[in-house]
Amino acid sequence: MKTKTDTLRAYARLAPVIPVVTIDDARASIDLAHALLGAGLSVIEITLRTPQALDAISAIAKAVPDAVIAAGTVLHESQIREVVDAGAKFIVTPGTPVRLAEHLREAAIPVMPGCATVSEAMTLASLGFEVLKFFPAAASGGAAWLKSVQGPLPKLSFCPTGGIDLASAPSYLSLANVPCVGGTWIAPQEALKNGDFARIGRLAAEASALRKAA
Ligand SMILES: O=C[C@H](O)COP(=O)(O)O
Ligand SMILES: CC(=O)C(=O)O
Repeated sequence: MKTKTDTLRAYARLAPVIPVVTIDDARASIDLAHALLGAGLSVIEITLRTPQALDAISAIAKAVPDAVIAAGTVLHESQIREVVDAGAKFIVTPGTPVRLAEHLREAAIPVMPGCATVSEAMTLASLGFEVLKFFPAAASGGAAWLKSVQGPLPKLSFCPTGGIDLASAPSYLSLANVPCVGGTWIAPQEALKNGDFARIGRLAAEASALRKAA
């Protein structure tokens, strides 16, 4: 039987980059999803940092069913039910206190919990999580950290996010324990505000052209 971890591993391999987006106007979300998917980025993380985030998740889930929407910045157990009801396909956290992790373990959808240290990664592994967010990646050791943990933590894979851009993404994607990276550079707030989806499409196409090393 396919587990939530299997499903999450498959999502993490769909595209080399997961755009991390904070939405101020849910009406823009469908154009945004079309721009990203049109360029080949089918996984989109919408952060729960604005009141419009749940509406944006729900709008994309209904109008663009091929998009794999992650709900990011899930900080409280009460948000788990909300994002599942909105149609999110998986959950992302920036960091993961054990109490939250215990609730996330029971979620109806897969979870990519955030960690920034080896001990946090080990705690999450002991709770059954194998695909983790490494956040904030650049500030916490970057690609060198991920390379160092391959030996001691061979079962774990990571989606590094935080301080990554088009230029630095290849150094992460070249690692065997990194199926994808996350970042905000693909959908800048200014482009979203101005409805400049052509620019977002171009940035997404560049990101999509990045390749995982075989
Ligand atoms: O909000 C932070 C995101 O998770 C990563 O942001 P960034 O790609 O701009 O560093
Ligand atoms: C950092 C991130 O991806 C989050 O806020 O969930």
